Amino acid sequence: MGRDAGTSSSGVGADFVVVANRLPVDLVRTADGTEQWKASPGGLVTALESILKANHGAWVGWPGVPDAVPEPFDSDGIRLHSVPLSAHDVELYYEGFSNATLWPLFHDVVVPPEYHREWWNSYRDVNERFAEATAAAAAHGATVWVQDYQLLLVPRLLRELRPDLTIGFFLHIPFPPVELFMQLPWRTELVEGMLGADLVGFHLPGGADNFRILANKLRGHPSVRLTSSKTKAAEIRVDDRMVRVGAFPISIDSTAVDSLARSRETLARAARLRDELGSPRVLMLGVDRLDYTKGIDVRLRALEELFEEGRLDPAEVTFLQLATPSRERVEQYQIMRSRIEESVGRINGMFGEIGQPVVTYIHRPVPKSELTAFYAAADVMLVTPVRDGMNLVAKEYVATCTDGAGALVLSEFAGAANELRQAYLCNPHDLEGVKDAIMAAAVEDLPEERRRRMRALRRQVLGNDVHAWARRFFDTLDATSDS
Ligand SMILES: O=P(O)(O)OC[C@H]1O[C@H](O[C@H]2O[C@H](CO)[C@@H](O)[C@H](O)[C@H]2O)[C@H](O)[C@@H](O)[C@@H]1O
Ligand SMILES: Cc1cn([C@@H]2O[C@H](COP(=O)(O)OP(=O)(O)O)[C@@H](O)[C@H]2O)c(=O)[nH]c1=O
Repeated sequence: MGRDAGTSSSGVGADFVVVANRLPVDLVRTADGTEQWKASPGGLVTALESILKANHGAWVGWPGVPDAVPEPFDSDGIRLHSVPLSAHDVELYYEGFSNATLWPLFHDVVVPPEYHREWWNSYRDVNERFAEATAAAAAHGATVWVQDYQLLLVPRLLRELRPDLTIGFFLHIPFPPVELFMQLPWRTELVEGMLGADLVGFHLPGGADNFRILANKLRGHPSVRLTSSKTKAAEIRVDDRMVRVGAFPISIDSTAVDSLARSRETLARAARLRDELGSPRVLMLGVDRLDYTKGIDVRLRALEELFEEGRLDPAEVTFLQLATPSRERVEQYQIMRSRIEESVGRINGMFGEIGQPVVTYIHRPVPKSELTAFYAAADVMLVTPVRDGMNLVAKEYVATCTDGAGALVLSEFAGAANELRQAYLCNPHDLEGVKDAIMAAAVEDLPEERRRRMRALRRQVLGNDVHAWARRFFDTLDATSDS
């Protein structure tokens, strides 16, 4: 990629800067008052961290707790610049506008989005501060890559402050259909904000199309499709500039996951884990942030009915659900957590034995090395979101199935389903369909059929890694800014 750039040759600022709501590490304050840095949650950090480590760039983001103001520091070859947020900012900008307005709206209004002017004012104010911090961190002529829905206004604000920069923007969550986006009272400002970039990237072509239509509908910007382009890109004319839009499905560091999965430690930990879980004939696994979009409730309902109907035998099947705490002060997350924990209790009460629950539920983050052992131990991975931008967990599971065994049950509403066509695909709104997919993956299909599917999935995931994703994005960005 040729963006080797912790600091520029002039020593003032970096030549390559990622801007995201969170830094790749969160500051954690322990009860005894000490502070330590821990890996931040979510797939954005998983993906971007491996790109920045390979390119020595700088990262601008929030340190994860209110009112912390750490000085810039280096972590794993990345220069980290903090944007401090007060408790009030966190409540209005992060929990409010980002995660109770935009998040549900962009995920097909799975829960009703809330529209509050004071949340919007805070969002605008925090986006201004991110733009200023980025302008200060970037060298003259640098490339800046702005990430995700929390920072939709930053591309335009940054262009106003620093017209010398090349600016890319990538949205990690779905971009909604036009009629849903039109609900937003601040729809025009948000589209204009994104159009400040030279290149606007989405996971799927549908998102890029929705955005193009909105740019025309709201601001009268015409666009043309670039039919020759692999990314199905289009160009939008914005005054005297061309903004390119396209689909760039994100991926994982497949080779790194594959080799970690093959290590002796991982294989030994996976074997121990199966023992600890009572050596079930079939171990099913779910790995998610505890988010209402992830369909954890869907898979629990499906399993409960399969046990009730006697199609699955609780003496032979165990389900392990890892659920990282997420956005815990947002009301809809609290509602979802209570429902899930209630149904775990109900299923175990009904079908578990003493010392042998059918569902094991872990509500804390699990480190990557341990997580890889969990993937390696699982016979069937359940990924059933009602809507998801990509879902890197699905790809990580596939990369971990180094022996070609294992089966992936995957919702059609995860971005990953666009590429992982040989998974056991299901519609999470059709419970009978989810149950049938689980039965086929876990019990009914012959091992050879599962292996055939897994071979095709592994070809896809190992052949399209996160480095190829970033290369495609930057090749397109370079072509855009040269034209
Ligand atoms: O920072 P949080 O509020 O704790 O949330 C964690 C991240 O969640 C979302 O991840 C998305 O990005 C993944 C990688 O592209 C994608 O696979 C997944 O489908 C998305 O949900 C969010 O978009 C990130 O901004 C958050 O950091
Ligand atoms: C539960 C859990 C997850 N991880 C890692 O988090 C990301 C999740 O990425 P994905 O795209 O699937 O979804 P979101 O971004 O959260 O919406 C993935 O890389 C997991 O390995 C983790 O490290 N530890 C955990 O406990």
